[in-house]
Amino acid sequence: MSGEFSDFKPFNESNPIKIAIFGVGLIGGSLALCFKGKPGVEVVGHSVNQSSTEKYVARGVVDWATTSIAEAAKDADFLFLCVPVGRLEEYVDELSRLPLKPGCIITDVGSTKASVVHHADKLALQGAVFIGGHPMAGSERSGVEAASLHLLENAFYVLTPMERTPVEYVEKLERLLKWTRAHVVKTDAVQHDVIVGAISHLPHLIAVALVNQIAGYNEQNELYRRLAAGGFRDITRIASSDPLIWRDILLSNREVVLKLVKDWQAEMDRFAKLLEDEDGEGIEEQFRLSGRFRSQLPERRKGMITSLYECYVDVPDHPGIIGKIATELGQAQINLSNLQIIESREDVPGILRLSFQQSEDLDKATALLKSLQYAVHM
Ligand SMILES: NC(=O)c1ccc[n+]([C@@H]2O[C@H](COP(=O)([O-])OP(=O)(O)OC[C@H]3O[C@@H](n4cnc5c(N)ncnc54)[C@H](O)[C@@H]3O)[C@@H](O)[C@H]2O)c1
Ligand SMILES: O=C(O)C(=O)C[C@]1(C(=O)O)C=C[C@@H](O)C=C1
Repeated sequence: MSGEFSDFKPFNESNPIKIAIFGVGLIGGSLALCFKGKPGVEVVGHSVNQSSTEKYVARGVVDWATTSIAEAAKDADFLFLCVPVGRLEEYVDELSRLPLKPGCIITDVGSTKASVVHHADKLALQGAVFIGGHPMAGSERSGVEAASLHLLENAFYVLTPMERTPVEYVEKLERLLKWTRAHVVKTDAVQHDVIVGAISHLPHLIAVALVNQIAGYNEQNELYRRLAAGGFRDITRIASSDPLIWRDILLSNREVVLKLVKDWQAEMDRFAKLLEDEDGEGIEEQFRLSGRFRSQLPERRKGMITSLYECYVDVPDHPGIIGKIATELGQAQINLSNLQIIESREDVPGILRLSFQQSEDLDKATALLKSLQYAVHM
């Protein structure tokens, strides 16, 4: 870590802390990587599967791991629940039956907040304080393999303390989260679900419905899939997200999402009417309005527009070219996080999509590849 964060010490090193992560997947693993190796910090992972615990340790994501909730929770100062939304309440229940370290903080990373915060509030957690959390960063990928030290960097991290949550506990959690380099935003759990329903849950649902609509047409004619280009890809990346994670999110925020779906249907009806009326001015106005709002979104903030920094490179169709590009990037110490060949028409060069976790890596890669005479597009 560079600059101010390399020196950042939220806790006294003479008083070591234990952080327990339940569910070391994309988000739990990314958090674990932010904390592991910091002075005086011990990170323990929990999974229900022995083979997963072995994987967490082998990948160096946690210091040690266990299949026992009690063992992971024992003497922990911070407990992060990073399992699917549908499992969160069971974990809170289980923890409420265990002797926890007095003054410890239990938090979660679930994409919905009202249900888990309400549930935790009903329980008498033994000397522990529950604070709902939700990092607004992620990806369509899942599992510890997709975890990254940089996933949460610059993203918003929502905390939903209750009015009666002691402020010093919220501050303590905020101090710990500085290691993620995310920006903490506090709001109420119900409001969180309404807003995140609109900017995250509804878009996922629309992306999935759109892909499935086109997949239906494609059954009659393969050209749909083959011609699908930038526009379709941009709006549908999140349609590849994990089905189980999203089943739980949508069911947990069901009422909010149902209302949003109705509003969406009204938006579609408005478009249908503009088309029926051949109202060109009305169509232009819709695009003008949306462009104006979209241009106000934070630039390249993770979790808002894209979780990755990407560019597209035209590649001539000859063997070894992809390996050559990957080697050039590696030799220049540019960290490539993903590389994908995108199908193209027969008469044009292939297109390679390169993804990076850091905007600096994207900038360096673009400059390097252009200097090597590759055509690079954003
Ligand atoms: N994916 C995202 O973009 C994103 C972003 C922010 C928050 N979240 C939230 O983070 C949480 C984890 O999501 P993720 O994307 O890291 O998923 P993931 O699949 O990468 O990780 C989930 C973890 O939970 C474990 N798990 C799965 N089912 C379990 C069960 N029945 N019992 C116990 N453990 C189980 C898995 O082994 C894995 O370690 C979810 O609550 C999700 O809503 C996800
Ligand atoms: O970038 C993505 O792939 C995401 O889906 C991230 C995203 C989002 O919708 O913005 C998804 C779920 C979360 O709970 C938070 C962030």
